[in-house]
Amino acid sequence: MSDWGDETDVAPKVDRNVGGGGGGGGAENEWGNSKPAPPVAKSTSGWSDEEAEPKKSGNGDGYRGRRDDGEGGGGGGGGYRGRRDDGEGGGGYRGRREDGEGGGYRGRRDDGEGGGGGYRGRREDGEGGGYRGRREDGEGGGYRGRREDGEGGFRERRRRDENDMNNNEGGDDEEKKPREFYIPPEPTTDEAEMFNSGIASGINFSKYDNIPVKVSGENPPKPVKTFEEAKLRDILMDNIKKSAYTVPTPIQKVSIPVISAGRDLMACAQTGSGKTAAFLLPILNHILDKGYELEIGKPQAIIMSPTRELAVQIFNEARKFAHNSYLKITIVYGGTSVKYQNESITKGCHILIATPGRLLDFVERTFITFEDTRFVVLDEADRMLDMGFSESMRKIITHPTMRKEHQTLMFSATFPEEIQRMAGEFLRDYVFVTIGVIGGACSDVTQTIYEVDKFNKRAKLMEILRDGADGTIVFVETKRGADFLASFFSETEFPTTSIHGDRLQSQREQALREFKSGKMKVLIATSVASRGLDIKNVSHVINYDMPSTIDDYVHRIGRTGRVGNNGRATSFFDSDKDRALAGDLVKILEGSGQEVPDFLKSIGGNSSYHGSKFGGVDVRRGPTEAAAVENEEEWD
Ligand SMILES: Nc1ncnc2c1ncn2[C@@H]1O[C@H](COP(=O)(O)OP(=O)(O)OP(=O)(O)O)[C@@H](O)[C@H]1O
Repeated sequence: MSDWGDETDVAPKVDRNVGGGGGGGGAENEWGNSKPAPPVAKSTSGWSDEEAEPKKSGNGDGYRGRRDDGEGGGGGGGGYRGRRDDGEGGGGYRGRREDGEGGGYRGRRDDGEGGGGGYRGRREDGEGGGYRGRREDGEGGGYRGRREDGEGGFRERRRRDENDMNNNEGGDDEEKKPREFYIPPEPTTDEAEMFNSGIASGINFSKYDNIPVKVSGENPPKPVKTFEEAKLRDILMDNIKKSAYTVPTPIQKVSIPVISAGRDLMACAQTGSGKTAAFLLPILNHILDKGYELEIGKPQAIIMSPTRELAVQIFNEARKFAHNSYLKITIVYGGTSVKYQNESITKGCHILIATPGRLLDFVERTFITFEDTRFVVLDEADRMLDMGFSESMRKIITHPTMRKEHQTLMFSATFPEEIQRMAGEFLRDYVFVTIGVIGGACSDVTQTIYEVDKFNKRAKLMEILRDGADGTIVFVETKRGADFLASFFSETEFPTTSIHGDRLQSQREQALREFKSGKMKVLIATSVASRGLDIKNVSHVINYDMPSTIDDYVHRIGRTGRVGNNGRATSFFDSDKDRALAGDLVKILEGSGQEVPDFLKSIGGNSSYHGSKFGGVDVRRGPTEAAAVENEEEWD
């Protein structure tokens, strides 16, 4: 599962920006088979210059022309791009031939044989948007072109999807997916861009004051009312002002003094209510205050997130608040070049943002240790502690190198009681805070539920998009479903892109960029995008497929209606399939002042759903309610 394997790096140097083609392909290992260099400071520039070939910046989504079938490709191995716009050979995009025969993306030739290039190449461009080339018309023939292995295309792919689902370990999951040596774009140094990343607070911002706040635990520090009262350092106050934050949100009012007082914290507050700054500001303040010496490979704060894109977002937020200070912030996350990330780590960092799988890779290689770690943050903590990630979390939090005196901070909008209980094992004398109802939906989102069966969903979606498509996220259940729908809508008047776990990291990030910029009006997403993402122009969230848990529903619709803005969510409820969710959905709708449709009321009473519960108890006091946490489609 690691990028660090011991294969020999046989990848021949090819001009990756010119052609696909070629034989068996490069090995995946970026390190070669020798042990990587120990963590010493190097003068390489961490973000940009590691690989020889230039990075092409993209202007499209990356789907068009994608030759997944290996046709048109010269040579055996294929190579990533497949998309040979120049017509010179080149293999299929992925082909995903792991056996090295034919057009595979990875071309993983462990034997070192095989002709040319193999993928790689960090192609972010995808020149041209849309999914052309992969027709999914649903009317015979389905999914032409998506021959990923030359053996049966769609059906084979479907088997793999199911397999992925069943075997979901929740880790970075890189082994099952196509890989690339992706080097992300450098983070911006432009102040205006940096401070313009957040969503401006909306007309309902002042209503935050009316939300009930519950704080429990021994002697919890008193909340602050203003940022000034929090006695943050000037540099942070400047950056808070530049971010146009005037008053702290309720979760910030409580968390900043709790964290500053050295306490552990379990915090639950609704989506889009400023949890990121609630942990970042006091951590940055503490580290600046104390001025601890920086040691390479020994971060002073570790912040973990379940998805790569969320990690990147937190990284950017941390950079924003630390702007003009000496603090070094670094990120490590799956789907990107390990070698490159190692180079940034070897320069040392005060704060490290990470996805768990990649962090563990570095920890197991002893490139990162926790001797100096004073803060361990689990963002989306309930997700981080459920089945897929709990083992990784345990390894990290209880790692033998972990500094004894550290604070553990957990944040989420949802926190099922059984997860709270597990979380409690990692916390000491913690303060428990809830803003509103645990797991409640944000009441600034107007929720509409339609009863739609699977045969009518696409027409209904089309009808809705025709009324206004700008800034719409459409959630579907599976990666395959996301591909289908993106393929279909790309051929309509709605510029559409997609994000899901089978896409290359470069494509995922490009999809987000293009959606954020408005170039793509519609983003088709799996649950990988349901948590944490803070995107300005999301006006409408559509659950084309209902999620399997009510908590996921709450996170998904929380991509809109953030920080006091109004938002809209529409869900297609298929009574054949989604019955189990009805009871909790009714509760969520009622709890957030929404209309409950009659059809749902009639089903709701009979719900047998026993997923995560929402309520407002600190489990140290409340009753025990064990409930199974459902496995989800994919995470990193
Ligand atoms: N005090 C504040 N004043 C104005 N805007 C704020 C304030 N705090 C945070 N924001 C903005 O609110 C938006 C949402 O914040 P954030 O992403 O931290 O929410 P969250 O609670 O973590 O949401 P989620 O549960 O979806 O992860 C961001 O754009 C952030 O810049």
